[in-house]
Amino acid sequence: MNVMVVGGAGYIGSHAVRLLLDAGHGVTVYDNLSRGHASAVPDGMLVHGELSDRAKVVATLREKKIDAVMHFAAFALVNESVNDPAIYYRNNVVDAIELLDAMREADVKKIVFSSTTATYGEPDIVPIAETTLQQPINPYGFTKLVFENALADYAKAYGFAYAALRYFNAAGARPDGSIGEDHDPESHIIPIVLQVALGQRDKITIFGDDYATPDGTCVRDYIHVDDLGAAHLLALDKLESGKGLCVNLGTGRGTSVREIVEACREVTGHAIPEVMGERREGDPPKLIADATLAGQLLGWKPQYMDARSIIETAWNWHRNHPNGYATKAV
Ligand SMILES: NC(=O)c1ccc[n+]([C@@H]2O[C@H](COP(=O)([O-])OP(=O)(O)OC[C@H]3O[C@@H](n4cnc5c(N)ncnc54)[C@H](O)[C@@H]3O)[C@@H](O)[C@H]2O)c1
Ligand SMILES: O=c1ccn([C@@H]2O[C@H](COP(=O)(O)OP(=O)(O)O[C@H]3O[C@H](CO)[C@H](O)[C@H](O)[C@H]3O)[C@@H](O)[C@H]2O)c(=O)[nH]1
Repeated sequence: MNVMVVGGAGYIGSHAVRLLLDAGHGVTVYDNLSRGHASAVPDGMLVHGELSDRAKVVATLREKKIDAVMHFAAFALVNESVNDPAIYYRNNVVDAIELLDAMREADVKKIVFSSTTATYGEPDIVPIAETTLQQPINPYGFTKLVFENALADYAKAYGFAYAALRYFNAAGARPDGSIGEDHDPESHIIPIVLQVALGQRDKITIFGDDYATPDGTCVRDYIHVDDLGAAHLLALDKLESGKGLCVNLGTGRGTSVREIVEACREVTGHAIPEVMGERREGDPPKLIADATLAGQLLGWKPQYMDARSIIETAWNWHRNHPNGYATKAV
């Protein structure tokens, strides 16, 4: 297939691009580089454009004879969404709907969308299955849920075929170390802890150890970025006109913040000083996926089942690219 990867210069999208190429698909990356990196995109594949530029999206879909779209482009920082919801509703909803309408215009109706655990909010029952009520607790989660709803309506009314893949905590890097995570500012725990190991930060602050979890720190389900990419490829093959496929993507295993810090010490051989801080507002104590449905519907099985093996791939990227895409491999 010819696939347009919207947001393919970003962290997760750039990994999906490599897997699409490995599988023999044609790839066009469409990205405005607001939060991505041109050097994360293979030569000659980047179209620099805005989601909101309908004419450019339509022209790209037609020129490149696109069969399906993978939509990764969004703002994805919970805190930022609380402080400035306007840019979230604009980018993740209003501009993203422009993408759907450009697809209608160009008669491309297959789409795989990056959704998130944040659409569930703070569910009482963990592991979280897809039957859990989606009740987001922040604007970021709401914008993602609105777009899921739009996809369901576009499927019914216009014959779109879609998958909404609800990622848990994306982590790790392509094992060959060629691409990885480079966000500015960085808010995710694993790259932050690895920056301590690199000497770029003096310590890691753990956001609270008084949660009702085994060691008091928050528990998350870390899923390797290539396992996410693999699910996208499987979903491409299962898209059916008029229908939606909504599944969780996680390992089904929880890892606490303390366990992440300890695993980073083991992987890097660095001491990694830690201090205990206040709880971060809006952090649910425990988020673990029930990803049974993704196994059943997609035949998906994550390859990286423990945080340590995920961290090893992240460390391979960070130690060779201490300043992310700003530095060449050493
Ligand atoms: N990182 C996670 O743990 C996580 C978890 C769940 C869901 N997600 C979702 O996965 C997707 C990718 O996340 P990521 O961590 O790779 O983010 P990222 O910021 O690294 O990548 C997003 C890319 O989209 C591009 N983009 C944003 N707005 C655009 C616009 N209006 N027009 C064109 N391009 C635009 C950015 O330049 C960037 O390259 C997002 O939709 C996010 O909500 C991420
Ligand atoms: O310096 C830090 C950074 C994070 N944490 C803790 O580490 C855990 C993981 O935090 P991340 O910021 O790495 O990830 P989140 O679970 O907050 O967020 C992830 O899951 C969300 C859904 O819940 C969204 O999808 C979001 O995009 C995605 O990054 C949390 O308990 C957080 O409190 C720390 O203790 N110290």
